[in-house]
Amino acid sequence: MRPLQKEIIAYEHTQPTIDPEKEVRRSVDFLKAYMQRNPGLTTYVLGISGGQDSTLAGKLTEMAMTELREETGNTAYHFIAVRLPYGEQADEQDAMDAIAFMQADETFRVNIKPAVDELVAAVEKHGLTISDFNKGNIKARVRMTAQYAIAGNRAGVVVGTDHAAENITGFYTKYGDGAADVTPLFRLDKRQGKALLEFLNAPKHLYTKAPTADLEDNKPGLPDEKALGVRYDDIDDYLEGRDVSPQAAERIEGWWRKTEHKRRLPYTVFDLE
Ligand SMILES: NC(=O)c1ccc[n+]([C@@H]2O[C@H](COP(=O)([O-])OP(=O)(O)OC[C@H]3O[C@@H](n4cnc5c(N)ncnc54)[C@H](O)[C@@H]3O)[C@@H](O)[C@H]2O)c1
Ligand SMILES: Nc1ncnc2c1ncn2[C@@H]1O[C@H](COP(=O)(O)O)[C@@H](O)[C@H]1O
Ligand SMILES: O=P(O)(O)OP(=O)(O)O
Ligand SMILES: [Mg+2]
Repeated sequence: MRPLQKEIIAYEHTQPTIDPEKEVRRSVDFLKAYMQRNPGLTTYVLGISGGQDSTLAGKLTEMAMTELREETGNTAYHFIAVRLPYGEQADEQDAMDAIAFMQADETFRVNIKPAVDELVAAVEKHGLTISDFNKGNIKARVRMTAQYAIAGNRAGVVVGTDHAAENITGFYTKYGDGAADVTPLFRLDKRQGKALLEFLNAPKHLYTKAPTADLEDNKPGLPDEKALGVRYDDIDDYLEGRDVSPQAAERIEGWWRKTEHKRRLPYTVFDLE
C-alpha cells in the first residue's frame, strides 16, 4: 500500500469490507445519541437533492427520529427534508422519490434562484464577473444558509452528506455543502453507501444514477467523475486499501493535498510558527 494511502485510510476511517446492516445501525444510533446528549435539540435538517448521498443520510435520519419518538414518547423529535432547487430542477422527480422513500416528517421547498441571482448581481455591480463555476459554489452556500435558517427556527441541527470518497478529494464547497453539524456517512465510501441503500430497499434508480453536484448552469448534471478526472471505483478501491493504477492514485492524492485546507479549521498564527 502507498504510504499516503495508509495515512488517508486512517484519517477517513474506511474499512476494506463492511456489513451494511451494522453500519446502518451505527449511523442511526449515532444520530439518536447526538440528539439525546444535547437536550436543547429536537430537529435534524437536510437538503434532499435526488442523489445517492442525501437519500441515504435522509433515510438514516428519519429512522433515528422515528425510533427516538417511539422510545422516548417525545413527539418533538423531527426530521425536516428540504428541497433547494435553483429554479426548475431536471431530476426533481428523483428528489421527490427520495423524500417518499425516507418518509420525512416534514418537507420544505426553498427556491434558491432569487437569492443566488441577487447576490451575483450585487457583487458584479463592483465590476467583477462571477464565473459559472464560482456561481455554482454560491448556490451551495445559499443552500447551506437556507438549511441553517430552518435549523435556527426549529431547535435544529444540519445534517451533512460528506463521506470518505468526497472528503478525500475535497469535492464539496467549503462552507457550502461542506458545512454541517453532524455527518452520519463519514467513514463510508461511495460503493459502501450504495450497499446501505440496497440493504434499506431504496429505489434502485436513486443509487445507480451518476453522482453530480449539478452546480453549473453551463454544464448541467456534470458527473462528479468527469469533474474529478478519476472514477469513484478507483477512489473506493484506494480507500479500501487496494492497489489502483499509479495515474488514479496520483490524481486522488493530488486532490487530497490541494484540499487540505477544507478538512480543518481556519488557519491561525500558530499554524505558521
Ligand atoms: N460539478 C459542478 O457542477 C461543480 C461546480 C462548482 C464546484 N464544484 C466542485 O465543488 C468543489 C468546490 O470548488 P472549489 O474547491 O473550487 O471551491 P471552494 O469554495 O470549496 O474552495 C475554494 C475557496 O477555498 C479557499 N482556499 C483555497 N485555497 C486555500 C488554501 N490553500 N488555504 C486556505 N483557504 C483556501 C478560498 O477562499 C477559495 O475561494 C470542487 O470540488 C468543485 O469541483 C463542482
Ligand atoms: N438541489 C438540491 N436540493 C437540495 N439539496 C441539495 C441540492 N443539491 C445539493 N444539495 C445538498 O448538498 C449535498 C451535496 O451535494 P453533492 O451532489 O454532493 O454536491 C447533497 O447531499 C444535499 O444535501
Ligand atoms: O449528495 P447527493 O445526494 O446529491 O448525492 P451525489 O453526490 O451522488 O450526487
Ligand atoms: Mg448530487
